[in-house]
Amino acid sequence: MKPFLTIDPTLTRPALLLRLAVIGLILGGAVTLFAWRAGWLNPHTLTQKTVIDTFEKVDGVFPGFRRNHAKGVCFRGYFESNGNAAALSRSGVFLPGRIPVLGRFSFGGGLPYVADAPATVRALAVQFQLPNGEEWRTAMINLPVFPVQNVQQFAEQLVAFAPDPATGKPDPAKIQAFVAAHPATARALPLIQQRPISSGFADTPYYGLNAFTFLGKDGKPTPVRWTMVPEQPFQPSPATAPATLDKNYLFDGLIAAVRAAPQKWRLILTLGQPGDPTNDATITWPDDRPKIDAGTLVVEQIESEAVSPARDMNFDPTILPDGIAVSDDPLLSARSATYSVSFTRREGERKEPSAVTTAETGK
Ligand code: HEM
Repeated sequence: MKPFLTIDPTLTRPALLLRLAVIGLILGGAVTLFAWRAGWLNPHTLTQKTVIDTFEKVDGVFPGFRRNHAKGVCFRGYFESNGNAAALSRSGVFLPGRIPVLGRFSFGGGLPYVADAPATVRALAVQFQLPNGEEWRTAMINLPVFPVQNVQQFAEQLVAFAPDPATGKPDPAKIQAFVAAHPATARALPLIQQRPISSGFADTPYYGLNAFTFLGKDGKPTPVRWTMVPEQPFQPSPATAPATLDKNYLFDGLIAAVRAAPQKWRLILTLGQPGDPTNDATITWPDDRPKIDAGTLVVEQIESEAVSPARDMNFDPTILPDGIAVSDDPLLSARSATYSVSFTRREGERKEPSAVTTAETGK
């Protein structure tokens, strides 16, 4: 049998030691690089894993549930494109006609059994299914701007706004310190706090917030942001949840509305102009930017998480069809990376029943 390691007998001892030292250095360097990339050298480095750990520290761990937007209900329906956006994006989504969609309504936060409340962030996630097998996944919320610019600020904000274990409420001093240190948040908060709060999930707009790039047939790029604007007329919400209503009253309202008639939103695209920031979701573009009504999202059927394939789906906003591309917004890659960790953890766990059950949705 051939020996595993042969040593050149003509080598002098110093030359042999030098060769071994070089091999040692190469191996040691590779191990250090690997440890650095894995975050083992500095356990305080912010990674997708530490962001999800922070959610778990703040909200606790609810096996099988999303680490954010944990309370939700799913739906099926379709998107009817009117063809108006076909000149801006070569994606089949915008050719005139109808394609199926799957989606999920949810509340922001990691508490799957939290009681419905008017001011809690409401969200809409949609998967557009194109005839050629491509998908467009988008996850939107009912805030007109995002409170932070990047994932570092997001993680700090999670901690600053976390309930104090002594009082069960966020500590105003910590919030003040966070806002004072982040001027972008200080600018965004009044817009968030002054937003009109609607009576339910069906009469609120949902904003995509991040900028994306539409690519035309000729490859021409256009910066775009989108909003789902409800056809259902706005009804104001009372400031607090009515005491007579149950803890799922907003979800129950949505289920009842869809049972009575399909609920509809217009997909409104806002076109950015040169110089409009595409990397900062805390600011809106000027009001006079052109808007295009690209078609109608129709929610036909509500389904519980127990039966819908949307439960086991990751609404990663970077899953895009040809004709829509990411922008330079740093939130997009951060969202993709953290959603993936949340998804991997929850998919490896035993599922507990959701707050909104099949008995309520009827499906
Ligand atoms: C760095 C910033 C952000 C972080 C760290 C973050 C984190 C997360 C996580 C961990 C999930 C659960 C993913 C899963 O298990 O499937 C999630 C879901 C969601 N996020 Fe974000 N998010 C961020 C920014 C945003 C922004 C800017 C929006 C809105 C424009 C948004 C809207 C949503 C929605 C709607 C869902 C629920 C999707 C579903 O129903 O599955 N997030 N987020």
